[in-house]
Amino acid sequence: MALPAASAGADPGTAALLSIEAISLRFGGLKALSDVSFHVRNGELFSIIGPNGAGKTSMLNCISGRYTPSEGRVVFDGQDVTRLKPNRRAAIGIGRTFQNLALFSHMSVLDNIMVGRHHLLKNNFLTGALYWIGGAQKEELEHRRKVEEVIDFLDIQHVRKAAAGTLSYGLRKRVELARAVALEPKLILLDEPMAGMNLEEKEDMARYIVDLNEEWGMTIIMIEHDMGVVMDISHRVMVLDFGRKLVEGEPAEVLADPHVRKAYLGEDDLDEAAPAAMTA
Ligand SMILES: Nc1ncnc2c1ncn2[C@@H]1O[C@H](COP(=O)(O)OP(=O)(O)OP(=O)(O)O)[C@@H](O)[C@H]1O
Repeated sequence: MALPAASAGADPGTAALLSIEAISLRFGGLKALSDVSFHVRNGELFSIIGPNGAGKTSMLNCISGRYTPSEGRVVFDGQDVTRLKPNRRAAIGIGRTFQNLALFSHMSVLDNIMVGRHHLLKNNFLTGALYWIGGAQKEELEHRRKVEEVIDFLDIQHVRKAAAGTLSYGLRKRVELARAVALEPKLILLDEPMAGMNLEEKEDMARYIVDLNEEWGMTIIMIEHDMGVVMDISHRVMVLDFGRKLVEGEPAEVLADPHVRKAYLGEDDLDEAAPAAMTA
C-alpha cells in the first residue's frame, strides 16, 4: 500500500511530552501490565503493537485516565497525572478515539463534533467567565470556526448534516477522529483507527493521521494491528507481549528484533520467515 512515510517529513523534538514510568496494572489476579516504561516525544507518531491481550488498550486507558495503574506514574507535559480523572486529562490536552465507535448515532455529524467541544470548554473556568462577560457569541463563532476547519481537513463536508448512524463505517471512524481532533489535544490516542476498514479507507485514514502529525503538529500514540501501516507511518514502535515491554525502537529495528519475530511468528518459523510477513 502506498502510504506517506512520517519519518520523511515530520521532525519530532527530543523533549518528552509523555513519560510512562514503571506502570503495572492488575485486575484481581491478572497482571495486564508489568513494569512498563517509555517516553513519547513532542511531535512524535508512536505506535503500540502486540498480540491480542498484550495490554495495548489497558496502556491507553492508563494514559487517558480510564484506568489508574496499580503502580507507577503517568507524567504528561511535566505534570503527574496518574490520579487525574479522564475529563481533567482531556482538558489539559489528552484526546482519544475508541476501539468501538462512540458516536451519538441520531445526531448530525456537526453536532457530534460540537458536543465534544462544548463539553470540554464548559469545564474551563476562564471560558465560563468569558461567557458571562458577554463573549458568548464570539465564543460560539470560534467553536464553529474550529469545527469547520476540522470538517474540511477530514473531508466530511458532504455529510456534515447527516445523522452519524447513517454513515458507512469508514466515515463514522473519520467523524470520531474529527470529534477528538476538534478538542485540539496536544496528544491524541488512537485505538485501532483502521480496524474493519477496506484498503482504500485504510489508505485515507493513514494519510489523515500523518497530516495530523506533520501539518497540525499533533503528537500521536496509535494502537493498530495492520503491521504494514504501522511500520510505514510510525517514527517509533513499542511492542507489548503479555503485559511486558518486549522492545521499542524505529520500525526497522523493531522488525529485525528476534524477540518480536518470535512473539509474532513462533520460534520455529524464525529461520524461514521474512519480517515483512508479520501480521498481527
Ligand atoms: N476491565 C478489565 N477487567 C478485567 N480484565 C481486563 C480488563 N481490561 C483488560 N483486561 C485484561 O487485561 C489483559 C490485557 O487486555 P487489553 O485489552 O489491554 O489487551 P490488548 O492488547 O488491547 O488486546 P486486543 O488487541 O485484543 O484489543 C487481557 O487479559 C484482558 O482480558
